[in-house]
Amino acid sequence: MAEVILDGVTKRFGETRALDDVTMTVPDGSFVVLLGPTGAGKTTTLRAVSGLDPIDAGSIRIGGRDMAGLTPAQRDVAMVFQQYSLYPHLTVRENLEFPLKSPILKTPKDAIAARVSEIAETLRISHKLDNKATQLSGGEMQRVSIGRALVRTPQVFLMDEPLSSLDAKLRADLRIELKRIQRDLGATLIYVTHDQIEAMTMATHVGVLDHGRLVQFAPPREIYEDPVSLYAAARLGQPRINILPADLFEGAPPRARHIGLRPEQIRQGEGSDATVKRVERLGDQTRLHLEFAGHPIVTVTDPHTPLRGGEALAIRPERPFWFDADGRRI
Ligand SMILES: Nc1ncnc2c1ncn2[C@@H]1O[C@H](COP(=O)(O)OP(=O)(O)OP(=O)(O)O)[C@@H](O)[C@H]1O
Repeated sequence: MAEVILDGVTKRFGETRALDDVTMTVPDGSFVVLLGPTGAGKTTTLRAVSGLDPIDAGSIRIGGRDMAGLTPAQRDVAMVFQQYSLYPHLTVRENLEFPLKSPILKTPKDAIAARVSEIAETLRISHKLDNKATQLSGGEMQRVSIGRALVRTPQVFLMDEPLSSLDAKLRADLRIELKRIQRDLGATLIYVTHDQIEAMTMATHVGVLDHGRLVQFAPPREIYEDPVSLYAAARLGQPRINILPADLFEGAPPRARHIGLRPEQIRQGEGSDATVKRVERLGDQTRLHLEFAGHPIVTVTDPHTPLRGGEALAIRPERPFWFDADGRRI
């Protein structure tokens, strides 16, 4: 597996700068998750690294080699996209064998069979190995697509929301499996998702993209606990970070325009009164919807809380984030 280095990568589509001077080092063996709202440049980053789209400026190196002008095959990357791309006339087994049967690889037959059955087991599609790809459900097809990437050991895996079409249970299981496979292989993986849980649990590093610019690149915990901006802070955390005018509370530093409060930054039972609007029991989390000086605040509380709508609850910020008028962290 290999390190991937993007240096000043820019990609334009007409007037749009899909990637704007992106510099990022993806360490060998890391699991990098790209986060950002739709249009931020996540897919464009994967396509640029894969060689599917040429870049307009900058350079991309994989394993120390400049990738300029090289095709996806020459770059030795394996890709999984949101839309499964299987050979419909082949069986699941043949689809999984296909990447290993490349004449360049010269993989022995029994090694291919062993690898295919191992991957099929992991992705729980062993019972479908002799089915045609067209006879599968959407979730099964997606698992085969992931399997087709995983049978190989490329320099880098590139995955674009590979679990998004799966149901919640399978997604939770495969999240753990994918992470395990990545760790066992020591694979370098660049992964796009909108799912925060995937980002928090699988990533060694998160890259936050905003209109084609990389605004923060750090371990997920660091982005959560030490975000550089309001935008980066809002990418992680459920419920979302509360952003309120800075002057609602005491202690705002001079240039502060906004205060950012995650649930653990809101001390309950001290400070000034908020009104409980609603107690929302989600099973694994109990959320409190509050109103404070006319502003809504969402936080979490004890599942056995006696609080009810209409009651008062004192709250006080505890080590909050402060942001200036441009959304930069102070
Ligand atoms: N082939 C294309 N032609 C024109 N514009 C494009 C093309 N591909 C991407 N773009 C534009 O580049 C920007 C970045 O798109 P990209 O698909 O990388 O975003 P994304 O972060 O992956 O979004 P999503 O979460 O919706 O997949 C967007 O403004 C998009 O409209």
